[in-house]
Amino acid sequence: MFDFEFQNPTRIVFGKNSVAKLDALVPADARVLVLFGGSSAERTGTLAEVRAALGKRERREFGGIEPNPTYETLMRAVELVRAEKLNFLLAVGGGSVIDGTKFVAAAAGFEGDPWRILETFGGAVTSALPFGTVLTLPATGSEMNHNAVVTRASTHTKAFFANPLVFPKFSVLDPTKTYTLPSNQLANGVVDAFVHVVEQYLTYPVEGLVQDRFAEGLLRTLIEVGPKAVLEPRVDYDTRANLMWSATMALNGVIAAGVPQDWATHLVGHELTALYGIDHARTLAIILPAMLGLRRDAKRAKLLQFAARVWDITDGGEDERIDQAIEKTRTFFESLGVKTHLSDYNIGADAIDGLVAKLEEQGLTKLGERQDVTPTIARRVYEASL
Ligand SMILES: NC(=O)c1ccc[n+]([C@@H]2O[C@H](COP(=O)([O-])OP(=O)(O)OC[C@H]3O[C@@H](n4cnc5c(N)ncnc54)[C@H](O)[C@@H]3O)[C@@H](O)[C@H]2O)c1
Repeated sequence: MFDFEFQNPTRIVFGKNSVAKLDALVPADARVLVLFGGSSAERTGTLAEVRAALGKRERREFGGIEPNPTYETLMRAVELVRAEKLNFLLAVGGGSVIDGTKFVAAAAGFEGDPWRILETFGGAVTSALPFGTVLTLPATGSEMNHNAVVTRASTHTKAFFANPLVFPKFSVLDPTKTYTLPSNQLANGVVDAFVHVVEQYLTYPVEGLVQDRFAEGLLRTLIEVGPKAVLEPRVDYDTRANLMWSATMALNGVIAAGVPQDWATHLVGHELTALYGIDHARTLAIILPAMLGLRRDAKRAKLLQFAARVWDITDGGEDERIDQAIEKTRTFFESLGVKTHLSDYNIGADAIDGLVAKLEEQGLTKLGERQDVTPTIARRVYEASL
């Protein structure tokens, strides 16, 4: 196992009616900016609950943060924070609103051009406003990590940053908040969480027995509860609670500690969102099967472990078992209604030059757990995803 330090300071407040606990979580003298996305937070009544819980605190609201939040929109929130001297942020929404709030938190006091935060992958951040979250979509883990992804609309650049200063102070996780999600968003959440685990698990063995079993437990849980959440018309609290907690645990640092990490599928997938607007999770479902198939030699030991322990595949030669595990993964995504080929989105081979150029432009030329996913390999992955 690799050496590691682990600290996650985010307080999780989990359960039914937990939004009311905001009163105890947000400082009484805070000047709060509530950030949210489109109409769903208002329509579902979550914003009304938030307003009631915040009571008489000084409060402003900033709506309209898009899925895949844009720098341009977020900078308007930064201006509002600065102009009104707001000192606490509260994100109400899914990964997009939470990521956007992290950027606003880091940019509010930033001296110089805030795009530097993304250009330095978060290294330039020296302070951040405190913030909490009310999670409405289980998927990204953003509610308990220090990562964020922001898109610059003017250049179609999807960039990420990470910094320990942007861990949420707290996150309110009420599984009943997922009841209003359409099935395609639930499916996105299952796939996103699944691929997060894979990026931290399916690399090469380092005798991280705890991390491996933890990761396999999360994958098996998602395979169990995912179809129930997405396909069954009856809404079941425990299914949603397990989905929500799996998604949080998938990317809060626990399973990443002391093991190699990949993330090539995410970065190669980001360009599909940046250039074609495909939902984040759907880009992962397209890229992952091709990525695993092409990198099977470097990942052989873990792919065989994945086949045996996650999919119960033990018969056949090595490549046969690996093929079956990749196929089972693809079928799992497709069974949730998440397509796994570029052609499903009318994207053809003529798009690949532009996708590879976008990766190169951002300096993303050495990806993966061994930094051997070069633009040439990325090109082959896109080709195998057609
Ligand atoms: N920070 C991280 O670690 C991390 C990890 C993975 C992905 N991401 C980023 O997160 C973003 C995606 O976030 P997401 O998948 O959570 O989706 P999202 O936040 O973009 O939300 C998707 C849609 O669902 C709607 N919605 C949210 N909650 C709802 C509810 N309860 N009922 C009805 N509708 C609801 C939203 O209004 C939105 O239209 C992408 O930009 C992705 O790159 C971040």
